[in-house]
Amino acid sequence: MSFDPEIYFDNYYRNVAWHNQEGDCMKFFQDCLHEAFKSGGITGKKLLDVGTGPIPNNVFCAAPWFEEITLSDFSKKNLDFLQKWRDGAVNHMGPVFEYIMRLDKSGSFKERQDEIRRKIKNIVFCDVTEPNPVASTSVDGVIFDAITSSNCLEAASNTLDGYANCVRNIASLLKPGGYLVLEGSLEMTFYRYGELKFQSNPINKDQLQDIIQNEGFEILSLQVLNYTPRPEETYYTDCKNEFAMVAKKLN
Ligand SMILES: C[S@@+](CC[C@H](N)C(=O)[O-])C[C@H]1O[C@@H](n2cnc3c(N)ncnc32)[C@H](O)[C@@H]1O
Repeated sequence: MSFDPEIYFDNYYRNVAWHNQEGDCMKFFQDCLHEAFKSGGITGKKLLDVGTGPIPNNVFCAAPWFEEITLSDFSKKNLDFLQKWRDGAVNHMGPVFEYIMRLDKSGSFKERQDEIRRKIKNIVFCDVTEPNPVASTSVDGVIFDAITSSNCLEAASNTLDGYANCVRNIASLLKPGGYLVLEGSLEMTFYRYGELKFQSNPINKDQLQDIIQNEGFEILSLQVLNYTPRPEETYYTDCKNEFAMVAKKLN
């Protein structure tokens, strides 16, 4: 089913008043990203975000620590939307980004947005189900110092083997000793935005840990938010828990 960047952006990022509130999944994701990157321990030259969607939210906290950023997605519409954002034709002001900047306490939203636009060197097609997810793009053969990804692998796979396959595929783009900062939903079978409904792989915490370790990572931190969707959200998701993980590729 085709992804609609504008509706996704509105539903999850632009017009959602509760996203900064205690217990909300978006606040949890941003708090964990801030925590992961604030010390500068996760740093390097090249950063890849996998399954970016229409929003480069994952790289807001990471950007100061990397020289070059690559965004990637399966959907051409999302890639086009990201390109428009990089070119300044779309602006991502909204409660989520105001919140991130309040957490970071360094510089203004505009300065950070300009920094990210400057550092983005590539916006490329990516298919995490394939052994080389970025084959035939400008970053084919590039090995990254760190990879971020949120809410993508459970959207891209149906089974545990499928999820493991996705982890293996993106791990092949990461240098030994490099960091994977992975966020997503647990035990969720679907999510919706607008009228569009998408399947989701209902992986649980233990299964996730097993897969990440079996695929050659050491898990440095794994935080889980027990999440009960608000009554007005149950149409949109049956998610039970959200997770945020930092893992290090062993070799
Ligand atoms: C729920 S959205 C998440 C977007 C964004 N990362 C976020 O957290 O808001 C899932 C994203 O995964 C992308 N996706 C789905 N299947 C994929 C695949 N096989 N390879 C790469 N990206 C994929 C979709 O196009 C979509 O942008």
